[in-house]
Amino acid sequence: MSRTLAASSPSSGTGGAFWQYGPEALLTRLDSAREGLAEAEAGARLSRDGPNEIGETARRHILVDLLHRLANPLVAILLVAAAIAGFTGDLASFLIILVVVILSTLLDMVQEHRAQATAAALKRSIALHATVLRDGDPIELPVSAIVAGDVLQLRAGDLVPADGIVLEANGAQVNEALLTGEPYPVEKRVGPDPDASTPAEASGAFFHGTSVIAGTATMLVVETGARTRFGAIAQSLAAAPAPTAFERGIHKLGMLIARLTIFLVLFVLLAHLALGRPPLQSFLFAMALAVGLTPELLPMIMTVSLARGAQRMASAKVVVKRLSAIHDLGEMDVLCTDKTGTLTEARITLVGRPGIDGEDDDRVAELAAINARFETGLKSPLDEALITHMTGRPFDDWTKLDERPFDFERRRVSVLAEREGERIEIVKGAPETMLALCSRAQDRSGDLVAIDEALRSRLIALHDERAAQGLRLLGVAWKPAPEQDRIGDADEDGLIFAGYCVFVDPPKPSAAEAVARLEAAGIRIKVISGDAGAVVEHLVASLALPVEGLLTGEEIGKLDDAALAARVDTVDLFARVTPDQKVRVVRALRARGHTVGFMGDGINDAPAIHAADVGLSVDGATDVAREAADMILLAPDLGVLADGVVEGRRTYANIMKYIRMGTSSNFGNMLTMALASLVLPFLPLTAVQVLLNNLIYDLSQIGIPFDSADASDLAQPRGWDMPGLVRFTAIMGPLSSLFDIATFVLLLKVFHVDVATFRSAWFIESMATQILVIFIIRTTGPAWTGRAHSALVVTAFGGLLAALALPFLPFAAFLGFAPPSATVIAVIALLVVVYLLLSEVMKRSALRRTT
Ligand SMILES: Nc1ncnc2c1ncn2[C@@H]1O[C@H](COP(=O)(O)OP(=O)(O)OP(=O)(O)O)[C@@H](O)[C@H]1O
Ligand SMILES: [Mg+2]
Repeated sequence: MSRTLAASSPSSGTGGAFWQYGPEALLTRLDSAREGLAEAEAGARLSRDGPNEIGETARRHILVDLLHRLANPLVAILLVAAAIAGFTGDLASFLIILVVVILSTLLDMVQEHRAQATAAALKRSIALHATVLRDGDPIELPVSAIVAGDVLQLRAGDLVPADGIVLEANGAQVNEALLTGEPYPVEKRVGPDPDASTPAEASGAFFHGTSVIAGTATMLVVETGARTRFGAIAQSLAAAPAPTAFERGIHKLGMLIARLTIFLVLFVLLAHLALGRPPLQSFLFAMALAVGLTPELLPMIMTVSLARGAQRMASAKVVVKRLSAIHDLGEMDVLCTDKTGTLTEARITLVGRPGIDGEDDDRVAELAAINARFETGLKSPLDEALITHMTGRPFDDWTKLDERPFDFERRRVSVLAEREGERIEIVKGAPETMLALCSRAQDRSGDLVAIDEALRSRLIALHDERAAQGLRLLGVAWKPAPEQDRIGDADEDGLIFAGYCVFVDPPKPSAAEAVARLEAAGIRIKVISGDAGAVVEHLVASLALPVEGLLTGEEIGKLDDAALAARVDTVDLFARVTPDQKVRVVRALRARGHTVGFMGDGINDAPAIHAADVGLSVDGATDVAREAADMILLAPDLGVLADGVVEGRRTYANIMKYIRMGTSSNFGNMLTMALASLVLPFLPLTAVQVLLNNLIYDLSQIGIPFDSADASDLAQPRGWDMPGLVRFTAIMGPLSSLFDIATFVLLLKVFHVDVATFRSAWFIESMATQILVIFIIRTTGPAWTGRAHSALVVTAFGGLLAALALPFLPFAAFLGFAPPSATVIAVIALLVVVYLLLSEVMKRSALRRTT
C-alpha cells in the first residue's frame, strides 16, 4: 500500500527508492493493476491520502494573516502610541487609535481575501487534467484527483502530474531540466533501475513537474501531492514570479516616501520639542503623522484593482493566472505570436498531393497517412488532416515496427512499417529538410530517378509556388528497409522523394480585426513560426498586417545575441525557427527595452511563453504551454486579447490615480505640517485627529478601482512613469499647501478662533480638498465631461460627509473638535471651490505625458 511505500525512502533504509523496483513489484505493493484502479478504491485512497496538490501553503490561515498584519511596523507604532496614551490617562486617544487600527486592518484583510478568492476561483477554472485509467477505461480527471496506484496515459505536451514509474513507453522523451538542470530531453523506458541513486539516473521513473515533450507512455503513480520529490520545488519556483517593472517602480516610490516621512517626522518632533511644546503630545502627533503619510492602502488598492481587472477579463474570456501580468499586458508594446492555432483556425485540410511531376498522386498521401497514423508523439493538425483524408481507405494491412517521433529540431517523423513482407521506412517533414535527405525520387510509374540539379530546382519551384499561395507543405519520402526492425541513427538519408502533401490552414475570421485593433493600440505584432517564410508572409498579407522584414532560423543561428538584438526591432517575421530561437527572439526584444508578450499553443512555444513579460496561451493548447502562460484565452476569438489589453491599461490607470492622489496630497501635507510646526503656537491637529483624517481619506478612496479610464490612457501602452509622477507631485502638492496656509491665516488672523475650532475647520478643509480633487485628476480632460463610477462617487462623498459631520456630533469635544460657525464653513467652502478650479487649470501641465 502507498502508506508503507511512502515511508520507504532511501534514507529510511527499509528499501530503495521506488524506481529501484520493477513494475510488477510496485503494482503488487500498490495493490493496483495495469488496467488501473477501480473508481471506488480510488475514491477511498483520495480521502485517505488527500488531493494531489501542493499549493495549499499559499493560503495563510486567517489568524496567522491577522498576526502578520499586526506585526507591520506602522501598526506596531500605533499600538505603542495607544499604550502610551492609555497609561497617561488619555482615554480618547487610546480608544480612537485602537478603532483606527482595527478598522483599517479589517478593511485590508476583507478586501484582500476577497480578491484572492476571486483569483483562486479563476485559476481553478483552468485546472490541468490527466488521462487516468479507472475501471479499465481512460477518463479525463483533474490532476488533483490522482491517487497512488493510478495508471495514467501520458503523451507529448503533458505535464507529469505525480511521481511514478514507466509501465510502457513509446519514444517518450521528458524534459527534466527542473531536477537536473539538463536542458536536453531524456528518454524514458521501462525500469527498474536498481543502481540509480538519484532521480536523474532513474530512466524508468517519472517525476512531478517535468514535462513530456515527445512520444507517449503509460505511468503508474507511486506518490502524490506534497510527498512527490520535486513537486514542492516546482511549486515554489512557480509561485515567486519576478516583480514587474510596475511593481519595481512602486517599490522604489514606497522607499522614497518612507525616507521622506522619517525625515519629516523627526523634523516636526524636534521642532515642537525645541519650541517647548508638551513632549507626549508632540510624540503622539509625530507618530500619527508617520501613519498618515504612509500610503498603507496602496497594496490593498493594487490587489483589489488587479482582482477586479481579472474578473472583468474573465467575463471577456481571458483567464489571468498571475495577477501582476495585467500590468505587463497594459504595458506590452510588442506581441509575438506563433501561427497555427493562434492566427489560423488550426482546422487543416489536405488539398493537394503532388508527385514529382506536379500532378496529384494518391500514393504520396497514402505514405504520409501511414506515417501519420503510426506516429505516437504529439499529433499535429497536419496528421489529423492526413488521416481524415484517408478515411474509408483503410490501411489495416500495414503494421508498425518502429518510430522516430517528431521533434522541433529535426522537423520530421520517421516510421518503420511492414505490409505483406515488404518493410519500408516512411519519413515526412519540413520540405527543405526532406529534400536534403533524398538522393533519388520516384516518378508516377514507380521508377526511381536520380535527383539532379534540374529536378531539384523543379521540386523547389513546385514548393515555392504553393507556399506563396499560403499553402503549407510537407515533404514525403521513403526507402526500402528489408530485415530492419529499428530505425537506426544512420538511416536518415538516402531516401526516395515521393512528393508533397499540401494543406490549407485558413486564418481565423476574427484575426484580421483583432490584429488591427492591437496595432491601433500601439502594439507591434511579430509572427514567430516554425513554418516556411512564404507561408507566413502570405498569412500576414491576408490579415493586412503591416509587417516588414523576415529572418529565418538559419539566419538567426548565425547571429549572436547582440547582433540579433540589433535586428529584432526592424524585423517582424521569423520563419523556420526552433523553440530555442523563439526564446532568443523574445530575450532580444526585451533587451531592447520592449515589454514583450508571447502567444503560442505548442510544446515548442512553452519556453518562449515563459521568457516573455506576458505569456499567453489558448484553451486548446498543450499542458506545458498552458502551464507556462500567465493568461489563457478561452475564446477562439483573438478580439478578447485586445479587450484584455484595454483592461490591463484601465487597471494601470486606476492604480496611478490612487498613487497620484496619495503622493501629491502627502507631499502637500508634509509641507504644511513642517511649516505649521514652526509658526503655529499649538499642534495643528491632535494625533487622534490626524488618524481620523487618514482613516476617512482611505475609506473615501475605495471606489477608485471601479472607475473608468480616459480613452487616451487606453490608447497606448503605459509603463511606470516616475518623472511624470514627480512633476505631478511637485505641482499639485504645493498647490494644496497654499490653500492650507490660506486657511491658517484666515482662521487665526481674521476669525481669531480658539484651538478646537481651528482644528475642526482645518480638518474639514484638509479633508474636502484631499477627497474632492479625485474628481479633477481622474481625467486629463475637463472634469465635468466624464462621469465617475457611482462607487467612487459614493465613497468619496461618504467620506466628505463624515468629515463634515464630525465636529458637529455630540461627542465632538471628546475628539477635540468644536463646531465652527456658519461663516467659517462658508469661507472654507469658497476656498475649496477655488482650490478645485485652480487644480483643474494646473492639472493640464501636471498630467502632461512624458512617455
Ligand atoms: N507531424 C508532423 N510531421 C512532420 N512534420 C511536421 C509535423 N508537424 C510539424 N512538422 C514540420 O515542422 C514544422 C514546424 O512545426 P510547427 O509548424 O508546428 O511549428 P510552429 O512554430 O508551432 O509553427 P506555427 O507558427 O505554424 O504554429 C512544420 O512547418 C512542419 O514542416
Ligand atoms: Mg504552433
